[in-house]
Amino acid sequence: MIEPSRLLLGVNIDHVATLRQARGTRYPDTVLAAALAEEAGADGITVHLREDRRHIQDRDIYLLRDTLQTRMNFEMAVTNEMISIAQKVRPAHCCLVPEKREELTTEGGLDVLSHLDHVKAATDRLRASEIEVSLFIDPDNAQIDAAIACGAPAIELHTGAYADAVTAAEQAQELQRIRHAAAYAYEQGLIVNAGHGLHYHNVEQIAEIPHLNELNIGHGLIARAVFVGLKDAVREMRQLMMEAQARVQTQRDALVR
Ligand SMILES: CC(=O)[C@@H](O)[C@H](O)COP(=O)(O)O
Ligand SMILES: NCC(=O)COP(=O)(O)O
Repeated sequence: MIEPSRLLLGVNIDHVATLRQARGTRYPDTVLAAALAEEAGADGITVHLREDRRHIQDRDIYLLRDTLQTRMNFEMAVTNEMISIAQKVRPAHCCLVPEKREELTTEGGLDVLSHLDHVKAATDRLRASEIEVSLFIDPDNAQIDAAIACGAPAIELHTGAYADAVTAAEQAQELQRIRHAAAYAYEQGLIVNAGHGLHYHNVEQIAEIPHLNELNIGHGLIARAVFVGLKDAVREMRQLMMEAQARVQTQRDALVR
């Protein structure tokens, strides 16, 4: 597996749509949000078309398909409806995620192990449309093995438990789980992404983890944009990620000397 030259940033713009849907207006516009994020250095745009359409709408997906300068990471539940939409849109990436109608946000990873045949069939259908499939899973080796059995080339490790940890000890434990899972998945040849609940005060420790390809960040970043504007919010996030990676590189160099 080729080591990525830098950690990529996927900007999740669901929360721009959340604000729009709160009033049923035409603004704020997801196309403009994506363009500004890209101009500020986003490597990709993530959108989650939830089954209940609480934020991103079908129209957003088609407009973004025609306007993105980078690439779309289309997050979706493992349903026939979503697979059909993905086959029409043909985004660069599809990330299969679990979904519950009543949840506030995605509460955990997809249980690939318990639904192997179902997830594999969806993965096969999407891959046949030349879409790179990623599975949004908890940092757990059994789930990683199941993702491999599905033929998914990529995973996204759910960082929500790390982000929600209350004590420093809990957070350190969750960080260790993610670190171990990332190393294991990378050794197995997977592309390893991570995300959920990341913000300006917890991203650096995640960005220091070796072998990660991309972080997908939405809520924390869009919340910051309310105060500093979307472009600065993206730049600040990129800067934190780059500094974290540079620190790790300096430590590695010092060990070699
Ligand atoms: C799958 C995932 O982690 C993101 O898409 C996140 O879920 C977006 O925010 P909502 O959970 O509010 O849809
Ligand atoms: N897959 C995670 C994602 O896209 C962003 O999640 P969040 O930062 O909005 O929690």
